[in-house]
Amino acid sequence: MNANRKSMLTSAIVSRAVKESFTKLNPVSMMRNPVMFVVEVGTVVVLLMTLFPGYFNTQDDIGFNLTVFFILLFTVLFANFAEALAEGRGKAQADSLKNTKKEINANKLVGGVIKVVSSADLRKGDVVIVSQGEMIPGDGEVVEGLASVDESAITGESAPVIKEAGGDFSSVTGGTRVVSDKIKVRITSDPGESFIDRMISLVEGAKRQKTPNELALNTLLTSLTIIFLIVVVTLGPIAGYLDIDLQVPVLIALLVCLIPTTIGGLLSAIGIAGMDRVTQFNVLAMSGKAVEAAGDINTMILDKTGTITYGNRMASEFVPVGGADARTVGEWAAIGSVQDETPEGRSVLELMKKQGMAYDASLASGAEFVEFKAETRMSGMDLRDGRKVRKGAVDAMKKWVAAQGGTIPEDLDANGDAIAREGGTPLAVAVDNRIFGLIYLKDTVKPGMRERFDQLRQMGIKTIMCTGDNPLTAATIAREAGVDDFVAESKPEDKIALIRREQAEGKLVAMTGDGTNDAPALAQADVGLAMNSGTIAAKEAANMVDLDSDPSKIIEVVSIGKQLLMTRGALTTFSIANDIAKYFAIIPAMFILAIPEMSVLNVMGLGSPMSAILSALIFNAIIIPLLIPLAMKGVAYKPMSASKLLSRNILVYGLGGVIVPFIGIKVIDLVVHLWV
Ligand SMILES: Nc1ncnc2c1ncn2[C@@H]1O[C@H](COP(=O)(O)OP(=O)(O)OP(=O)(O)O)[C@@H](O)[C@H]1O
Ligand SMILES: [K+]
Ligand SMILES: [Mg+2]
Repeated sequence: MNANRKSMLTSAIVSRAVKESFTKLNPVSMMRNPVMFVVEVGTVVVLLMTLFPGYFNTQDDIGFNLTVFFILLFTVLFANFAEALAEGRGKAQADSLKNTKKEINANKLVGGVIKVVSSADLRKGDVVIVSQGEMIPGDGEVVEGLASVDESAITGESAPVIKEAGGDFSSVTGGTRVVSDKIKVRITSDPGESFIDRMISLVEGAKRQKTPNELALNTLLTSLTIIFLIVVVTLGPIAGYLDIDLQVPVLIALLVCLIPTTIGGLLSAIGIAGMDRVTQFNVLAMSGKAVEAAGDINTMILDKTGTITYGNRMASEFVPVGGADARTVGEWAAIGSVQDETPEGRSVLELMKKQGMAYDASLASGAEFVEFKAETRMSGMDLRDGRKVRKGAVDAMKKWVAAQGGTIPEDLDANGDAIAREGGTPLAVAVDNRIFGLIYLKDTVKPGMRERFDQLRQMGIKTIMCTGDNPLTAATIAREAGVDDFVAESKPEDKIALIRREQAEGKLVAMTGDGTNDAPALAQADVGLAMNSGTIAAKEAANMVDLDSDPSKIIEVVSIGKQLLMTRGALTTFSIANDIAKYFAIIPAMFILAIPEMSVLNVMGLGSPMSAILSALIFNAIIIPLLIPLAMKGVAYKPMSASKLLSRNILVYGLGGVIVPFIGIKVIDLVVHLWV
């Protein structure tokens, strides 16, 4: 992971946030947050009354008013600081990304000749040549060649990755560097719309929009604010009618204590910090909505190969059937794999080499390559002499051989099942109508998978493993990994059908994918996590991209989403519960100020009415910065069911929210009373 992406709050980020706390006082930006906007207006009113007491015809205590002004000002500044701090890391990251976005020379192919142009002049559809040591001038797809590419500028991962034409590893990103060989790249994005451009605007939050959840909460907070505003405004005349003199700064202090300033001040910081946690994890979320959807997921669809297992399925043995010998199986498997660039295909040739076996490569020369497809589940070669060599999933191969009038060796199924039962994948090898044997592809379940699926189950999330592999292998791996359910022999279109079925039951579905044929399903899923190594189509369809291309990360992304929703819920509960204690401090104080005989109301035993009001107001202000770490880090999180979580949180943050301010205000009052 990128060093600067991991870095914690630096002093540069903090001092920038301090500065922005003041620039954010601009009422135009403040209005986006109605709760804090009301506090700001109150601050200005108290300031005016302090500066020009004559105009307001009051005999207020100037010292008291000035103190109220400063406490209110700090309340607003603290809220601004929380937001600025949450934005800080993203902004710093955007700055360093902007530095990597230099204009460079590109070797554009124009009518077969290379013309040197500026990268800024490249458009969608242009074709460029990028050689060893050069920077790739824009996002694109490799159309010819193979190269290793250093993508550390965007992924933070220093080990170069292989990019090649065709298949699922063909997409390249502008700003990354070719470290060996040469590729021909077709540019797929216009200036200003590249991956790095999008990444910059994402991490700096330039286009950050409130999520539906945030909007709903904001509406609730605004309604509460309006209600209390009406209450406080009507309190003045009523008091006047009763001949009680309530001073305006005291009423404003009351209003600020009543309205939900704690959550109002921290709300956007919580959302930004949640997005930021995802980014620190090297996952780019296209919107806050995607992160929140991750927190609400009911069903998670996972690939077997590469997600639950390591995915470097390696040929480990040639198993003959029907009286053939292992050498013949190996030879035909190798001839059929000469051009198969999948890990499976390459591993066949490696196994031949390891076993010191040779094959007649001349048979493969001039042959026509039949690429592996998830639909056919086989691959191979059509030789010049007319023979067809194939390897593939056993059931698919049986059908293929039968269609040509061949017979299926009796020991094929038993041998295939034996491999599958061990969790391996058997590939049958055939030439025309004869099956010679099996390739034993070995794969291993990643460590710790069972624990992760247990956690997901505790959160109430159902996991479904979806694989193109045969049912026996699928069952073995599913059992070993501990997923709830599996679908075997699934084709890409089955995945989208599965997602639709779950969604029809009202469930939110998450999935990962990297191939072009995953794109429709990634778009259909509520949370689609595409691999950065994957195709452009997959990355554009998904609402998240994992820069490390680790499909099992979807599990952590869901945890982060859950934590974000929980943090917001917990702090909302805390904030509203909190205000209750402030009524007990401030309302009696107001009445005692007006009618000293009512001092029995002083249940909290606060020093004086003035110090009670100031203490409540001070507590109201400092609780915001005190809760910034919690808002940024997220509340401590244990996987459990939603209902259990809810009751636990109401207990901790609801009850805590009532008790903490009683103690806090009392302690502050002991100090404040020394002066007031
Ligand atoms: N290069 C290949 N040549 C021939 N057959 C292959 C090749 N790769 C895989 N197969 C066969 O095709 C089947 C389907 O492959 P596919 O990639 O669609 O799914 P998978 O990798 O088994 O599972 P997952 O969906 O979890 O990635 C495999 O189970 C295997 O039997
Ligand atoms: K408040
Ligand atoms: Mg696969």
